[in-house]
Amino acid sequence: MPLIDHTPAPPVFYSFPESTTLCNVLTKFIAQTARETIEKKGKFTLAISGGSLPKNLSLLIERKDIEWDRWHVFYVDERVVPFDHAESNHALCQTELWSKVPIPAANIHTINEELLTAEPVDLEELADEYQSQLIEHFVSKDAARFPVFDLILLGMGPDGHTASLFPGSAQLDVDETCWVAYIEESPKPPPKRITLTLPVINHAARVAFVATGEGKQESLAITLDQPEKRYPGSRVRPARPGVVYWFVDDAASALVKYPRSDHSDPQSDKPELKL
Ligand SMILES: O=C1O[C@H](COP(=O)(O)O)[C@@H](O)[C@H](O)[C@H]1O
Repeated sequence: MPLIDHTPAPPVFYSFPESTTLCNVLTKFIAQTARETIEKKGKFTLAISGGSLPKNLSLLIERKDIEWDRWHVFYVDERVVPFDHAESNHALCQTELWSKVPIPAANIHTINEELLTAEPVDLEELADEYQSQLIEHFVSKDAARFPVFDLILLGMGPDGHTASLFPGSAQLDVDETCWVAYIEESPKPPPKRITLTLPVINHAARVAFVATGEGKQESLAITLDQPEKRYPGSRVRPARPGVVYWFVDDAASALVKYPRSDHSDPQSDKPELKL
């Protein structure tokens, strides 16, 4: 029997002169990925980050070809603040996206609100409960025994963190049984967070990073050109057939030496991105 090669493929790196072009191509990439996945599996499961990302996805709202009722959404990470707090990733996504499209509320998998508002919050219980939601969604008798997201959308902070995985943090080195980790003292506020871990991220079918602006120049160059520094983003290497993409603008990529991939004509309806 031929051996299956699971060695991670090298990252596919797209840099766009303008962030508007980036958003245009990214939107087409997400819509195309969702369409093809729904054709094959009947549903599309996405993990989405917070921070600046949701604003960059606003073109999705205008598309008429998205079957929102087939989408299931989890959060890559969540800040432990109430859902009506400006720092909540769910609140950000709700305001920018979900309130504007016909996605059923039951398809948006938030962290448990009751546990979130308990005094004091038990972070371990919150993380375990989110892991149970992953088990319920992904693990069945005849399916994979690991969450395999169809797409994970990640951001990257100026300090090089992605999800709520910060450079040098213990949560980067959890074992394969830990799918959701908690953070008590995040270097970036708010301090308490939960996050999907690298074992989950590296099982995804596709991972797409989105990073824009000068503030990300240094961390992007370290992540892509100096993997020996083991920044969180360098450790996002999904096993084949998984692929990791970077969608960045030229302001963010100014210091990066890693080879850029050709991106398609952003006007085309079906960008020639390698899926
Ligand atoms: O705190 C967070 O930061 C990262 C990066 O955010 P950005 O605003 O610099 O894009 C984000 O991806 C993550 O979801 C969030 O919790």
